[in-house]
Amino acid sequence: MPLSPDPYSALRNAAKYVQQFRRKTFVVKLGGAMLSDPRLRRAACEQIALLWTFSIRPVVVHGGGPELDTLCDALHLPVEKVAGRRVTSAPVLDAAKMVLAGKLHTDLLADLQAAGVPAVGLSGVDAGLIKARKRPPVMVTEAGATEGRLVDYGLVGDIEQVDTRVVEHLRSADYVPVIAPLSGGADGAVYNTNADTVAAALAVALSAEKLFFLVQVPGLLKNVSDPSSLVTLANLTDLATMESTGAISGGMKPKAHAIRHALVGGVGSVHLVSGVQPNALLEEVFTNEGSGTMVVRENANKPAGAVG
Ligand SMILES: Nc1ncnc2c1ncn2[C@@H]1O[C@H](COP(=O)(O)OP(=O)(O)O)[C@@H](O)[C@H]1O
Ligand SMILES: CC(=O)N[C@@H](CCC(=O)OP(=O)(O)O)C(=O)O
Repeated sequence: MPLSPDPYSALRNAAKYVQQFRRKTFVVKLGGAMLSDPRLRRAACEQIALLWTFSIRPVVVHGGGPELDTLCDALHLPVEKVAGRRVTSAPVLDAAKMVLAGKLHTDLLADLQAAGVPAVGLSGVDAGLIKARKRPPVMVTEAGATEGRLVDYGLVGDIEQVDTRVVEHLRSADYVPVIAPLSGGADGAVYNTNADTVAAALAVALSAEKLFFLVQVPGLLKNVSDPSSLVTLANLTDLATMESTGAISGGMKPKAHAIRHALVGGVGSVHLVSGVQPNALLEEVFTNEGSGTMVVRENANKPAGAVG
């Protein structure tokens, strides 16, 4: 009699990962593009709830770029991004506070609560969580340009220090911190800091096991206009090659910096996962095949440079 496939093999396999990741910290960054869609936002919250149920300790960081673009348009404020980061004037910073620590933040918290996650919202300003200083004007060479130009990003903060005490307090009382990407400077200044950068800095400061980026695309793509060109596993050399050949552009640029910062800072692995495909985060965590891209510092069983 032929053996029927074991109906419990997927469960057994997932149980292996559940055991491996118990009590481990996962920083999950939710991209602004997927957060604008309430259906996708809820699906992400439900996946985070499941991680929580399995005793994984999530810390959520959210973006909100597209919603901020919409508010800026409505207020007739310019939307200018250079190398994936927003040029932030004083009125644009006010709009950023309204979206990132206001509407979008609150809606996300409500969805997490509805999914059963005891979420508490903070921005990087709370309890001095993210301390930053104003980014000085920097030379940026944009795609297609032969020469760099000096860019003054305005009220954008470069992170100087992360004080995780408030996050640890919340976690020790079993709350899940949800962090908006604003940072605090000296003398009461508030800065706009890219959410990918905040997520990586937090992942390092919390010695996270994994850092996830939920994005609109299936993961890191060899060719951004071809969703089937998914890179399933990459190391830092692969990432550097993709950056230098121009395969990484726009919003993926700050992510590439963030991935490098996290891995060099000791985070075990960084994952780029679809926020559009249902259950992509769970598939990445609990299956051998995963669903998106896993980036590691270096990998033993794959020669550096072999993107695949
Ligand atoms: N090599 C690449 N692989 C995947 N996406 C890329 C790549 N290069 C550029 N991108 C773009 O980067 C976007 C992700 O950055 P961004 O829009 O800032 O994400 P989010 O704000 O949702 O975190 C993708 O949707 C894609 O358009
Ligand atoms: C300085 C800077 O670029 N700040 C970002 C903060 C929000 C963000 O990062 O949102 P996403 O993750 O959706 O891109 C911005 O103003 O858009």
